Amino acid sequence: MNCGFVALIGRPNVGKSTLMNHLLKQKISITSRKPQTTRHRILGINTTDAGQAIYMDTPGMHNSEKRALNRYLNRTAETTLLGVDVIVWLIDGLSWHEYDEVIFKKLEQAGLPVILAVNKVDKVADKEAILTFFNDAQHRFPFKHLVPISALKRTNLDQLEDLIMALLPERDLIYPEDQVTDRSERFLAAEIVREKLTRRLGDELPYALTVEIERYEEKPGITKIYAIIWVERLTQKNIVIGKDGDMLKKVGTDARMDIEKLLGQKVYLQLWVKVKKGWSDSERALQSLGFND
Ligand SMILES: Nc1nc2c(ncn2[C@@H]2O[C@H](COP(=O)(O)OP(=O)(O)OP(=O)(O)O)[C@@H](O)[C@H]2O)c(=O)[nH]1
Repeated sequence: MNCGFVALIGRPNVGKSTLMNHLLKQKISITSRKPQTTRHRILGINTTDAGQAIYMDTPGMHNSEKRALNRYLNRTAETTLLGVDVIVWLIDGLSWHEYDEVIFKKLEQAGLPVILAVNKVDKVADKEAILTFFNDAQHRFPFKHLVPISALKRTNLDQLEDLIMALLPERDLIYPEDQVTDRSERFLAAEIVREKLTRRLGDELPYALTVEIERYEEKPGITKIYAIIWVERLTQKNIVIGKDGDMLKKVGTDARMDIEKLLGQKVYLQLWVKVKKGWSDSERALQSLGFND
């Protein structure tokens, strides 16, 4: 059997989480139109007859290190390359960005097989342009494979999966074949709440927002979840709660329905919004909220 670790890298918003969820045929990573939705490293495990691919979904790599939160995101993205067997570099659009030069350097240093996957090809009308772009890419770096995909429409995902599996080393399975992620249901529940907030609030969403599960009780037939949504300012708290508590109610319903699907049973979900000043600017505050893995 082939088995190993696959790093999914790429700029924020290129579709890493969408791709991972579809490769795993399960929702374990949150997605949104707003960049930098992914904050934590999550392992996604895909076992097929051909072997086991263990994906690491990483926060997009950033060139701005202004805030503590961004520093944390960058560190996570970089350490992900240690110990991996294959890199999948996901990009969208048929052009290079300034920051891609940094990625090329990192790839050269890593000395690992790299697949370049161009995502969102459903939006590309001129298919010939893809070939021209691939030709240019091959001149810049010895990619093992170049694959046009649409993570959203599931175009070419089987082909991508086969190419990844074939590049993994021969090795016994690392995880049991029915395991899909290394994260707890508790963690995934917090991620789902954050996703729904991102979806409902869009650009209004306070960037410095985090969700903490305060209590998680598994009872016969129902799971009770008590979560705190931490924001930085009172004005943000008001946005999250909405007029007459409307926004929070909608977010709660959306999240509860998704968590029920994930757990396969009824869920009681209680959300509280609390203010903690300047947390994204202080490493210590980040750590106290669990951002220290
Ligand atoms: N048209 C189109 N949109 C896509 C495709 N894949 C992803 N998207 C959209 O792109 C946006 C970003 O997708 P994500 O999967 O959250 O991106 P990400 O790379 O994980 O983003 P970060 O969490 O910021 O690192 C979402 O609105 C997706 O629906 C695709 O193949 N085609």
